[in-house]
Formats: sequence, C-alpha cells, structure tokens
Amino acid sequence: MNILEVSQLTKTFGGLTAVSSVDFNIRKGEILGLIGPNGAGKTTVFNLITGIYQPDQGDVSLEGKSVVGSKPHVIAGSGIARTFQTIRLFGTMTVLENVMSGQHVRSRAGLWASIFQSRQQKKEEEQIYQVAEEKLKLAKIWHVRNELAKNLAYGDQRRLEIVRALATFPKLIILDEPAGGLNEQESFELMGLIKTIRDSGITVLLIEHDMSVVMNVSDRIVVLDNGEKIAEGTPEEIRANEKVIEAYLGKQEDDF
Ligand SMILES: Nc1ncnc2c1ncn2[C@@H]1O[C@H](COP(=O)(O)OP(=O)(O)OP(=O)(O)O)[C@@H](O)[C@H]1O
Repeated sequence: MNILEVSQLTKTFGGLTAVSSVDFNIRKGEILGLIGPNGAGKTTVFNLITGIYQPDQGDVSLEGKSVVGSKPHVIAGSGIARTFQTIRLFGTMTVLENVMSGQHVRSRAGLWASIFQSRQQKKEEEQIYQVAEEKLKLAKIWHVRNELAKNLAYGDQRRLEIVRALATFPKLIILDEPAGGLNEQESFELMGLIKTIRDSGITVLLIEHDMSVVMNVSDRIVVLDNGEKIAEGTPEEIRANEKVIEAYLGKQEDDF
C-alpha cells in the first residue's frame, strides 16, 4: 500500500526543466532513498511534495488525497514532517523545550484554559512531556535534555531536529540530507536512528548525498538525473544499474 504517490511531476524555472514527468510511490513503512548527482532535481521534488513549490504538471497525493495547491503548513498538518539541510533549532532553548515547543501548536487547550491552567491543559502538558521523553530516548539524546540546543555536538543537533519532527506524529518523515557534515561515527548512529524510525511505523523519504548511508538504510532507491527518473530499485539493483553508474561517473565519481 502506498502512503505517497508522485505522478508525472513536472516543474520548470524559466526555460529550465528542473523536474520532468517524474513518477514514484512510497510504500507504507519503507525507507525510500532519493538520490542523484548535483542538479538532478532532488530538492525541487522535495519542495513540490512539501508544498513550497507548485508543480506545472502532475500530482502528489498522500494516502490517496492530492496535496497539490495546499499550503506547506496544511501539508505538514496532514502528516508529512520534514527536517532541513541547515539546522533550525532554537539555540537558546533547552533540548527538551525544543521538542515540546514543536508539539504545542497541536495542543487543544485554548486561551481560557491556559489562563486558568485547567485540568485539560495540565493533562496535555503531561502528554507533551511524555512524547518528548519517548522520542528523545529513541534518538538517544534524553541525557542532554536540559542542555541548551546550541551547546550540543553537531551530530546531536541533527538528531534533535529529527526528534522535533517525530514529535508531531508524522505518517511520513522527509529527511533532507541528514548526514550532511556528520563524521563517520555520527553517520553510523544516524543510520541506526533512521531504521528505528521506520521500525516504529513511520515511513521515511531520505534525500541524501552520502551514498553509503543511502545504500545501507534504504529499502528502495529512486534515482534522478537531469530532472528525470533514470532508475528505481533495491540498493543492489541500483548499484549495478548502468544508467546510474553512467550518470554518476559523468559527474561525481567519488560519491558512488
Ligand atoms: N528556484 C530555482 N530557480 C531556478 N532554477 C532552479 C531553482 N531551483 C532549482 N533550480 C535548478 O533546477 C535544477 C535542479 O535543481 P535541484 O536543486 O532540485 O537539484 P538537486 O538534485 O537538489 O541538486 P543538489 O544535489 O546540488 O542540491 C538545477 O539545474 C537548478 O539549478
């Protein structure tokens, strides 16, 4: 069963076709890797899925319902969470506060309730705390919950970003280059976290340059080149695919 379906997706910028009639599906519960050499169209696809760009043609549907035309916050609210290439944490808040603040937008207690600290609000506050605790433990950064986010090691900051996204109960999480800037050990830990997320029932779309990470964690991989899908398959199939090898050899041999 598919959670997300991308069909005939096309986006042009002036005379340049950044994404051209791209089709792929993400199955419920899988880790799908989206890769391609520089300028292949990965970021554009990502922006089309999350509603930052509108496609010129084609469709994106979440659980059978088109999200094209919806604002990014509406798409986020319908169950697609994302992380950013650059870190966007609240540096002067603690780790725990960063996660809890992300969930407050979803809490139901209104203005009167907050003024009078109703029982309902206390209950919600407790639930928010419990979710934050559970997700921080999952990402193995619970022990630094009282540190300011800006004081965390780089790898932990990236994990915290993922936790913030997880705490909004997404059906699908899109990770945008999560291994960027990580050292080998941190990348290894990240791979473990991505698999743990999938095992907890959340579908993952992974957009990533680091080929060893993509090959290691993805159940399936979609490859873009010059805005077009050139291959789709298991990591083994992709590794042996002539078109993929050619696309990478022409551009960034070292990555492959
Ligand atoms: N806002 C924009 N305006 C004009 N051209 C754009 C815009 N965004 C992307 N492009 C162009 O579209 C093509 C695809 O770019 P995109 O950023 O989606 O590729 P990418 O696969 O994410 O590349 P990278 O791995 O380098 O981030 C490139 O030729 C790029 O220059």
